[in-house]
Amino acid sequence: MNDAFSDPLADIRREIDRIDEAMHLLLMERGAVIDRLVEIKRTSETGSAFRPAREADMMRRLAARHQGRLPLATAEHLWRTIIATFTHVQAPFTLHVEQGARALEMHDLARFHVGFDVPLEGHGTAARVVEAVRGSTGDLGLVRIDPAPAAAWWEGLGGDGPHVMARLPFFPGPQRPAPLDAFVIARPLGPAAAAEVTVWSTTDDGGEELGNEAETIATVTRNGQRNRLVAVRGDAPPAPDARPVGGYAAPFAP
Ligand SMILES: O=C(O)C(=O)C[C@]1(C(=O)O)C=C[C@@H](O)C=C1
Repeated sequence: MNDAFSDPLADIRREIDRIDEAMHLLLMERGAVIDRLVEIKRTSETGSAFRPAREADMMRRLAARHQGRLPLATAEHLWRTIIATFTHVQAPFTLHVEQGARALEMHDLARFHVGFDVPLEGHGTAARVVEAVRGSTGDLGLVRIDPAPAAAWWEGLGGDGPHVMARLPFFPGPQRPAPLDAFVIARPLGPAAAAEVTVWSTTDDGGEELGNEAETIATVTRNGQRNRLVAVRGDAPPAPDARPVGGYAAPFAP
């Protein structure tokens, strides 16, 4: 029973205000911790604060503890925004986004993952995204996974150039927002890169069989030459001539 002085709605709103204030204070405290992290990490040496293996670990723990009314995708989007913003705070970067056939959805995917503090630059083809990342110090690229693209854009990956660093979505699901399949690419990040799944470029005349474990991500055939982008669990090449072009954390499976 409520007495004349108690208003249940006002009580609940006071509770919401208390929670909002605590969250805001914690986010500001997180910012102060990032200031300390900058000194330890010396991001300027690699040009990028992006740490894909660490992010995968954080997102897995987020999903494992998640419950209740808030959709997991909303929690993911909030944390992606926080993490991308603090990545940008440490070392400013641009996200180069492939905006060919599915430009609007790619824009959604980019904003879902980096929020609005990270500037975006659109490019008509995946190859241009690769070139923009190659020419930068610490920029990232977002390329849609198209199984039959117009060109083998991944030929520009590998060696000292950009590599695949992450695969999206990290939480696949039937009704998730921004559902397009895409790769995040970046210049080499050393041990900060995730490599549970490795990505390879392989060329043949059309007859070569890959092992059962290999996932063919994209194929382009020109003048009798087939060029495939292939992913495998672990680090064994899927074919003798395969060229390594990156790796990523395996998408979350509950
Ligand atoms: O852990 C780090 O190295 C950070 O830079 C911190 C942080 C974060 O905000 O939590 C930011 C960027 C990285 O991609 C991973 C995590």
